[in-house]
Amino acid sequence: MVLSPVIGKLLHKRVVLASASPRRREILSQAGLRFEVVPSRFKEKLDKAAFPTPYAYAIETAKQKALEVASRMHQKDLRAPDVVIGADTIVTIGGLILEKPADKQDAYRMLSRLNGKEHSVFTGVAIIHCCSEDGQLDMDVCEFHEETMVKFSELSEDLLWEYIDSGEPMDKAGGYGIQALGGMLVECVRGDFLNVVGFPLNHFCKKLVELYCPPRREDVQRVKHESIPAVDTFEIASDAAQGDEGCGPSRAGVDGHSGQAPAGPQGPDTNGLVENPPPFPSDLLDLIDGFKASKALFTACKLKVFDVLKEEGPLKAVDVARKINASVCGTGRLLDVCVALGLLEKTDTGYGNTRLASRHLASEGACSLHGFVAYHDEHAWTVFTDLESAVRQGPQAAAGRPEEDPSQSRDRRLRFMRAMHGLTQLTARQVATAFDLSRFTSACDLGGCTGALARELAREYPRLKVTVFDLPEVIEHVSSFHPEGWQPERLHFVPGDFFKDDLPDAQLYVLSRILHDWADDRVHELLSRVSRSCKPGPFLRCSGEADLSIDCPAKAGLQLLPTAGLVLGNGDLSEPPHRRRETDTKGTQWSA
Ligand SMILES: Cc1cn([C@H]2C[C@H](O)[C@@H](COP(=O)(O)OP(=O)(O)OP(=O)(O)O)O2)c(=O)[nH]c1=O
Repeated sequence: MVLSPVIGKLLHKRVVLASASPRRREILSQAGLRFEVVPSRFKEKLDKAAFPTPYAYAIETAKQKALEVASRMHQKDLRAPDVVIGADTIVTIGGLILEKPADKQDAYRMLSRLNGKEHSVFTGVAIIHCCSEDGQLDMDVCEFHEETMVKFSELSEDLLWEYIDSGEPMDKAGGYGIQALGGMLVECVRGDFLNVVGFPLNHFCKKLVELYCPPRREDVQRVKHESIPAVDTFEIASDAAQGDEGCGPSRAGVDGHSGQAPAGPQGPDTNGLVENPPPFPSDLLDLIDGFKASKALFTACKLKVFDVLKEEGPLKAVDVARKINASVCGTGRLLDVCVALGLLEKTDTGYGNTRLASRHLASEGACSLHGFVAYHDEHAWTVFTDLESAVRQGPQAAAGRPEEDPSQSRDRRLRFMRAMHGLTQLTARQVATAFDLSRFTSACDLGGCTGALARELAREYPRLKVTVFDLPEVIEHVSSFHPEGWQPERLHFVPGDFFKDDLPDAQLYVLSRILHDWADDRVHELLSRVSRSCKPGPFLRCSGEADLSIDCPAKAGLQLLPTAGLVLGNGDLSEPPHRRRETDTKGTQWSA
């Protein structure tokens, strides 16, 4: 979830966290921010005595960390990220600044100072907006700090040393980690807990609001007076921020907002009061832009970016470009988009797959959705491009399309089979175990394609014999989806057309991702055929042909749960209570 419109403001920007701190990374990712991590090489050796306050020191260190990353990235790529975030956390007690301990003795000195007392934890944060033009880098810095008070209990020497020996203090300011073992040392906290852990998320979000959604001037209530100029009755947050630590007016250009209020559609009413503005439509903007994210993912899959990085990553953009035979500049941009989408990670050594990408977007592997992505790219994308004419002309228009070249339809079928195989491999276990089917001994998966679901059903239910019934031109290719010599027990394939040929006998029929493809009269026809063929199950409830209403709830259920299967049997399907189950007038059970 993204806390739109706050964190959402950064979604379409290239954001870099200039920090090696795993805590900062976790806090910001959990808030829904998408960013790259480029640890800063700035040496934290500023002269503390030169700063009027401890937090001024923390802010300056945070700023220098972020500036170092921004200018390094600019020099390297001639292109800086849009936003760089730096932070620095310090602990202060009695005017002394404590950073990370140099060794165990140092940690002991720090913890002894904090023992039984209250101290302050400051985190300084710098948000740098970068703009590269004609090789020049312009940077606009916004900085702030947050203070949290932490009180330690009275701790024994033994406990302190035990804690130090755990190794936890070494990479943490003040020599403790409140979020882990160090939490045992702490009696109470006043202020933002996450600030102690390394990043004041709440204050950060407020800063984003100031930067990206400053209240418009006309939204601020005004009092009119005959003789004196209009006066703002409330301080405008963005104006107030200018006096705040360093959020200077130059930031006003960020994201196309000028510091001046844009002229609103409605002027003040006659009393000088103005209606509230409509909420900023960030979800809508995300919807408008959504296709770009899909297409970037499709393109990276098609170019086998995730395969290359799975085998050889991390790699620099130039090496990926060579391997996928594409331009360096184009590849670099595609890789950065994939980073922003959470599909790749970028570090000093180059780009690498996230676990999600290696598992689902590389072309090989039991959980690969590569075929499913390719199908969407090559087929669904085109179909959706024609959505307007489909809506205007209705489904008949699609039926009237010219026959395609048979070799193309073969390729298309294979693509479709790959897509379904990938998706079903991923979902088969959940579908197979959604209902307790252990009482059945025979099942038929209609349109069961490569048998991925049937295989899981046979594996799950040792008494069940499963028949996969699908078109001959589909069955012909099944072997290419399974290891050579694959001969699963209790599973066999029967070629046929479920609208024309006799259906194999079974107590249970499975229709997974089938019904949504057909018009209501065809669905009626198919379900009637199923009902006629269905053998009595172990808990027979009905006899004769069910009244197969076209608007059966099962069909609606399928549309709601597109990855689920429809199981139809003349028996009692006992299933978990949260599953949909509807019974028609004659007792046939419909479950989706
Ligand atoms: C007090 C305290 C600090 N810390 C951590 C937060 C910071 O990571 C670290 C303070 O060191 P910092 O110098 O602020 O950060 P860092 O060196 O970890 O990362 P970088 O300089 O690359 O940004 O101490 C905790 O994790 N828990 C705590 O309770």
